[in-house]
Amino acid sequence: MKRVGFVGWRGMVGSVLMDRMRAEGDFAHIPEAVFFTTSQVGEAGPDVGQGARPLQDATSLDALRDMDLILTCQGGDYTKSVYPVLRASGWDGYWIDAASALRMDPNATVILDPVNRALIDRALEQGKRDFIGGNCTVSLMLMALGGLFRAGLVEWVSAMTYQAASGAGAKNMRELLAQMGVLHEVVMPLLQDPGAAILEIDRRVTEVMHGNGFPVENFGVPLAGSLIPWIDTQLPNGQSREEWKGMAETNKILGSEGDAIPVDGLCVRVGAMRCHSQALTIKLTRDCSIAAIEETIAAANDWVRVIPNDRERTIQSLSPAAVTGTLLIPVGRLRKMNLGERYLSAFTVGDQLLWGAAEPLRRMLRILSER
Ligand SMILES: NC(=O)C1=CN([C@@H]2O[C@H](COP(=O)(O)OP(=O)(O)OC[C@H]3O[C@@H](n4cnc5c(N)ncnc54)[C@H](OP(=O)(O)O)[C@@H]3O)[C@@H](O)[C@H]2O)C=CC1
Ligand SMILES: N[C@@H](CC(=O)OP(=O)(O)O)C(=O)O
Repeated sequence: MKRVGFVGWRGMVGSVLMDRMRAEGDFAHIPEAVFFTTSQVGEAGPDVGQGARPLQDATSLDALRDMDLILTCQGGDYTKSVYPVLRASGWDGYWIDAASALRMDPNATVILDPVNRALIDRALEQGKRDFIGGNCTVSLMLMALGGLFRAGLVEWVSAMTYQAASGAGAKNMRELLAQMGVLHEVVMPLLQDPGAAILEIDRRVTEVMHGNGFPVENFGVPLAGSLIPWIDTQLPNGQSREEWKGMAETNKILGSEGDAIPVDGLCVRVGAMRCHSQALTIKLTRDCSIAAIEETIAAANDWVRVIPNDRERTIQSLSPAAVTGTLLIPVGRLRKMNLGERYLSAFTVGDQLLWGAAEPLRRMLRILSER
């Protein structure tokens, strides 16, 4: 594998990927890294140790066809417009993609190697060429609970999510902060007066949140001081597409044979910046002690951390504020529920730009560059 083309490398997911690749010395394993753009053709590309060369046109089939591997974080519209034509032209390089567009294609492998390395290796042996990153919520859930799935302990899972603004994009992260700023500004004088009535503060906050000037261009409604119980598009069965991905992608990543493991829940956007959290109800296939469950979860990969079900440890370690910017996947609130001995509760948090987006792609590229 000589030439690797990067598309979408300067976006939010792409920038996280570039940072991680630099930190892990990945570019040393790539003989020639070529950077593409849809809007800055000819401008200087990044220097990753091979000199800064002009950016190539990401819509030029001739330029793309020169690549042995293309890694894209540009988004689904780009994938849909370029990938089919490129393949139809006979290009048979590797395609690694962050977007959801190709995930359910029978020829595509959804990549999360700490969980499904065997499936990835099998796909490579079969000559498969398309390796697609999973949905952030699904990947983070599987990084957390992979041990239980592998041990055959999961009969079904219900995931209630608390998803960060970053999942909706960079503009949405900015809008969340702008909303927070407006809310703070309107009550700042009252906050400085310890005697000010809290109900008056609340009244002003509510008034500005409902007012015409409140910045909601991207979310459509307030997120700061509120939440949005719908993520992605609406499906005819009443699920959101984000909720649909839970079962479809979990089973594809696990390579489930026979009956799929049911996964369902409600996906909710909250005012966190870049960490998704999930409250999980898991029906176990058999009764199992909490100690054995903790051991199984903790042994699954190098990044998962079991947080004891203790108040102080939980609030210190099991939150977006504690996890942001790290690869750690804490799992806590592990206990048997009143529902019965086979019903387990769990709570997990993960950085959706790292394990939820960039890291599985980076690791797939490394797997391929070391072959
Ligand atoms: N956000 C997320 O959490 C996740 C996203 N994904 C996938 O990744 C795709 C890309 O997401 P994301 O990284 O959030 O998208 P961004 O909007 O941050 O970046 C996408 C592209 O926008 C162009 N762009 C235009 N203006 C700017 C600017 N000022 N700064 C940086 N880039 C700019 C760049 O392309 P160019 O250089 O060609 O102009 C860039 O590659 C998504 O569509 C989705 O398919 C997957 C998992 C999670
Ligand atoms: N839908 C996710 C982010 C995302 O990009 O998901 P996907 O890769 O499945 O389109 C969220 O909003 O939090």
